Amino acid sequence: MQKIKIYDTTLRDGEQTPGVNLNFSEKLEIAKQLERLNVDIIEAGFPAASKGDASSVQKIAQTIKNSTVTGLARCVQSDMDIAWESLKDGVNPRLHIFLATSPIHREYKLKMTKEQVIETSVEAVKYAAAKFPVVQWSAEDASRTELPFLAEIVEKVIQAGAHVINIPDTVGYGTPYDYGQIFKYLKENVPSIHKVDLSTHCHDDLGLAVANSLAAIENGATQVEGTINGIGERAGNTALEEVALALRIRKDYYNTETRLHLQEISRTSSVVSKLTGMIVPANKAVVGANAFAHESGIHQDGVLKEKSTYEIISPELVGFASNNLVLGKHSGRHAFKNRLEELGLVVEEEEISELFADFKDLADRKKEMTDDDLTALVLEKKISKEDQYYQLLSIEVQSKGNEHSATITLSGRNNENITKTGIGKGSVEAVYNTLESMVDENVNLLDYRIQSVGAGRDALAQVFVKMRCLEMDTSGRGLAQDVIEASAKAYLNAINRVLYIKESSDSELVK
Ligand SMILES: CC(=O)SCCNC(=O)CCNC(=O)[C@H](O)C(C)(C)COP(=O)(O)OP(=O)(O)OC[C@H]1O[C@@H](n2cnc3c(N)ncnc32)[C@H](O)[C@@H]1OP(=O)(O)O
Ligand SMILES: CC(C)C(=O)C(=O)O
Ligand SMILES: [Mg+2]
Repeated sequence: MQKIKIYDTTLRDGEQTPGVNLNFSEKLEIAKQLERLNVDIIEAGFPAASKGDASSVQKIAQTIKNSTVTGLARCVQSDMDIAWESLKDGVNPRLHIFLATSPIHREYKLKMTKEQVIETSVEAVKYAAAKFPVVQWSAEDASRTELPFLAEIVEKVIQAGAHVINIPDTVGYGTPYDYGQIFKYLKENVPSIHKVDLSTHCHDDLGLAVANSLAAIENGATQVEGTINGIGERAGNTALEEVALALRIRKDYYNTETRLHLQEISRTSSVVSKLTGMIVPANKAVVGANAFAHESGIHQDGVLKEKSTYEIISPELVGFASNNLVLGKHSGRHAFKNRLEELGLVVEEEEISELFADFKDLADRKKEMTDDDLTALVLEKKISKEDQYYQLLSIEVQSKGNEHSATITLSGRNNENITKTGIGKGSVEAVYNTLESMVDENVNLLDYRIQSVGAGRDALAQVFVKMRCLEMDTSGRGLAQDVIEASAKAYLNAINRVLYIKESSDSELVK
């Protein structure tokens, strides 16, 4: 049976999603969850993009042991040097370099001839292969490239030392048939193709990313790239969980296998959604809230008689297993710790007491604590540690008709307590006006979204905001049982991130 390698680029191409801006702790948390999912390769970032990117790729490479960590670089020596510094401490350091090959990109973007694109790629692969044990080369916009030229350059970069050749459908232009034919053509026309892994990397502009990736696999790809929940630039990337399930459920057809721990899929999806703020639509395949729900009478009748009538994936296969142990305010430390372990939420011993106190506090107000609540609680606690300039101490909102006022106490940047009152046309506006006057920065709110974690009237509220502050676009996330408190926390989280980036921009992050 053909083995298919799973290459996750949630932290690189996924982070190119407009408005998604992960801090280091969030990236590390996602990387650890991808390792639990057992992906073969984690593309952790683009080290040359910024010091922060270089630093987080470096720390992820140093931490992750069971997946290979890679990073992206242009065919530019300084990009590759920075990537080497970030990746050299990882297990089997691997570099991903790319250069566009299509006529449109050659003429308008790179302003290079075919010969220059070949020469630049070959030189870059040689330079990279002298440092890295594994080098992947990508032909950006491959699906709009003349096939004979694509075959020619692929042969030359293999001879220069590339171990993996990626054929991206960068702008989501391909259709399953013609994208699949590119792989067939390369298999038949590149003499050294048997020496490398052929990789597929698709975008979803026409909603065909998963279908195209599967067509590539049918035609010889042995590595598939994508992101969790399909997040990414524009319409996003191939949703890896969908490809993985298609390969598993239709093993009879594809005759392939991956090393993924499929039962980690729902948790991975939830972690990525919570940390990026990219909400998973209810009807999303494999991980949507309705993916296993049956509404109509005839379907329900069928499922009651025999599940396989309408269910081709069992929820347990992707980790939606129901748990018999209900956690609530009467639960003890052992059950709490045990559940965290079952959920794969790795928490240091010294953090348990603090988390358990938060759990009890919340459980006092909520009837039942769901797995989603626990995941949100733990992520919130772990992630919020990185950048704590302003902290919310108390908040009180009063409303009289159309007049709303908020009185807020914060712990400030020097641990001093600040209290202020402000007004607004709605309660959230009153809170945000008050906070703006307290943090002393000009803040432009660009987006505000609210989502409930779990169901029921006592569900937790998660608020995502995007704002512009100190000439930077930033995002923030807040979790609380009360929507006003969650809104205030999201605002402060965004402000704290900007201050963190600003204050660390002068310091040398990669040593
Ligand atoms: C399809 C993809 O997803 S590709 C990855 C996209 N991701 C990103 O771009 C995120 C990270 N990027 C960045 O932080 C920045 O773009 C940087 C640091 C890499 C470069 O920044 P800048 O030096 O300011 O250049 P800028 O981004 O404006 O332009 C890109 C330059 O790289 C060139 N370039 C583009 N791709 C490549 C490549 N693969 N190899 C070599 N040069 C390239 C462009 O032609 C342009 O060159 P020019 O300045 O001579 O016209
Ligand atoms: C860098 C490459 C692989 C890419 O993301 C694309 O072409 O979509
Ligand atoms: Mg891409």
